[in-house]
Amino acid sequence: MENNHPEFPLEKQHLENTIQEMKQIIIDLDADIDVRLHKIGKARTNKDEVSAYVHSLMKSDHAAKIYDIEHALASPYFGRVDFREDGTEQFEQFYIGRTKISRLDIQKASDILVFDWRDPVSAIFYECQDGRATYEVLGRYSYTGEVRLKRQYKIEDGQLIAMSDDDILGKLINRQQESLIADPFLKERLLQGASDRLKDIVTSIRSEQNLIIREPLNQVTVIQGVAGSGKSTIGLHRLSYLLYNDKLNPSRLAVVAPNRIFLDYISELLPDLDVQDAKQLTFEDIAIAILQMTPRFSQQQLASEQTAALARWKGSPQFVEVLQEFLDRQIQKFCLKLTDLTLFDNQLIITKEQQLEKVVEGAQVPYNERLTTLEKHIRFRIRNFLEVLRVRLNRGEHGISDELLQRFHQEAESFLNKHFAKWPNLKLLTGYAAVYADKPAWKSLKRLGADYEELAAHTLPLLQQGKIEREDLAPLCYLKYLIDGTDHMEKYDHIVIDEGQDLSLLEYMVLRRLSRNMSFTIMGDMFQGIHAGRGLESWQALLKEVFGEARSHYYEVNYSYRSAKEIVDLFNKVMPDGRSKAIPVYEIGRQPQIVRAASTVDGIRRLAAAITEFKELGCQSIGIISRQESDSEEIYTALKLSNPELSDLHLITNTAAIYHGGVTIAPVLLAKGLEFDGVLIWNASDKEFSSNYLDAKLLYVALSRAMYYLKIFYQGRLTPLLRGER
Ligand SMILES: Nc1ncnc2c1ncn2[C@@H]1O[C@H](COP(=O)(O)OP(=O)(O)OP(=O)(O)O)[C@@H](O)[C@H]1O
Repeated sequence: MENNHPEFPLEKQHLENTIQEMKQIIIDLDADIDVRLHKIGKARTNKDEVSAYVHSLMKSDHAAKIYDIEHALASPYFGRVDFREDGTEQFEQFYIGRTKISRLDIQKASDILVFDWRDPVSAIFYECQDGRATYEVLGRYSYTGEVRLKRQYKIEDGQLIAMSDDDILGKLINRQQESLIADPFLKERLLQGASDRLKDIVTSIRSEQNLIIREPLNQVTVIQGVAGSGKSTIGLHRLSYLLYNDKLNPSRLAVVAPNRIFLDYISELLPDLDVQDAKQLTFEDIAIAILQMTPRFSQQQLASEQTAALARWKGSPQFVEVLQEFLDRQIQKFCLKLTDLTLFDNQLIITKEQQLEKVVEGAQVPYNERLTTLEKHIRFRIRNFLEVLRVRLNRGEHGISDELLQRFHQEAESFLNKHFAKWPNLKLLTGYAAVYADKPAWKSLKRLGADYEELAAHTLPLLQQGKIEREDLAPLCYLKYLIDGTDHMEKYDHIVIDEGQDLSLLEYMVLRRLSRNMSFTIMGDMFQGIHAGRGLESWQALLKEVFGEARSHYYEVNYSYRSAKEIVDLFNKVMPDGRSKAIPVYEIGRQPQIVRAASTVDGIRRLAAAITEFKELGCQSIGIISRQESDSEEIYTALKLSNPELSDLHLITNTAAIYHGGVTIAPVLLAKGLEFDGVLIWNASDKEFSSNYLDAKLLYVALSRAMYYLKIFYQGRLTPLLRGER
């Protein structure tokens, strides 16, 4: 970055002019608000509500603009591109900032002083690589041309601090170096360190990220990205982009993330991107809303192979066939019991066939609705019969008396009271238990190898105690759809799913029903799938089995912006067969260290010393990551006892909802998605991390939380995944 650039004085002047104009625009807007207020009063006096409404809309719009411009005064823009559309003579300058700033009356492009980073034209800034660029407006009009200049600015408190030009005509440097060296602003950003929360990257979005952010609405966009490639960040920027360009209602947007800590971690970024009103949900939150109840969860601990087997079947798409088969069989049983209904001295007969017709009508009708339809039909026929009888009585028809009508009314009442009471209307949990008791319904899953007996033997006793497990949520939600339909559920215009590899296909089938238009952004990393049995096997399977008929776009992102090269190189090696393709973009000049602890007491002493060391190196945030939750608790207690001066020590547990920063102790499952300046791993022994694939993925997640510094402790023997790295 430089401030001895030959055009620095010119740009300084431009900034001063822009700020001056912004202040004038605020004055003009303020003045116009006064005019509008006057007009609103006048319109109200004249009872012209339409004009009053229009003026008050304009007034609020102006007030919002004033707020935005005032906030932008300190740093109105961060970039500029000079672009000439093919076939035209003139280069135009576009300044890019966080907020659009325009004069009140827009006649020509130059009346827009600064373009919002989400405006179509801003794509040039993020994407131009080789002097050419294209941007699209409304997905229909495309403008291609030449880019002469791409400039970045550092502006603070209204002062130009530094600026730098991209060498856009491009030296022939390879892609890896290009990310590393060519962009001093990015490098400075990446070395800033982890703050308490996820940050926005509007000033440094990379071209491959920009393409994803600007994908259209109403499609399934899947992003497979290595650890630290900016998936969470991109997903939220995309939400902001869609909100701005497609004028969506923010309350109809949802972000689905694995836990509360993660949602808290991303929460500060949402207002910066104007998407604070989007719903932030875990799958559990969604399930509770669908089920219209809060289930009681079993605390039973299972062996991991058993959890994996149960999770695998309860998350499989074929579970839907089991539920469907069960309900079909319920309907059949119900229909078999139907008989002709004969009432009122044989004067009203509702035949079995007429009833059957009502039950089987329509293909997608929920189970309980079928029964309700029939009930309504029977009630209607009875009411209708009695009404007709009353008309006939009033007309004085022979043979019809008040007494007869009264007798028939009594007959109707006692029939209606009794008849429906024994109908098998399904309640959700009893229905779900009945599924496990209905062995023949399981043929589709059994064919695939599921052990029905074990599933039933495990699940039924829990259900009898009124309890379920996390794995039961998706089948329960699906059963709820099949029993009661989806009318009670909130639907969304766009759903962003983070850590998408950890959801099962059945969970996706549940989520699909919440979307109005199959509009999803799904981010994840297959190498960070850390639940045995639960989760996806491949993105392709998801696109085929759940979103087969939807428009979709699949991306892979392999640059790792979080961790220094020394750390990326290490976590790449942990993955078997070189599967991880993470490409580092900067280096720090310090290798991760692997340290043996002679005992737990020795380990705690070393951990405390490492915390001090990392703090001295400038770490604001430090993560101590263990494989087991119990280890995290143990370390926390021991460190608190032995080092009472460590006031910024925080333990993340399953129920925690707030991320505090400072020194965080967390089991790897809960540290997922977070990042720290320095990471201490406890304990990378062969007992905690064997060489199997699941353990490799867990270690990969743990190591990749580190930005700059990494120290790995172990007791006994080091995990085979890291041997050879000492
Ligand atoms: N273009 C960029 N400019 C600056 N920083 C970036 C950029 N892209 C990503 N980053 C930074 O990289 C880090 C990792 O981003 P993020 O947490 O979104 O990645 P992720 O792919 O979701 O990671 P993981 O899957 O490992 O949890 C963050 O600090 C983010 O700010």
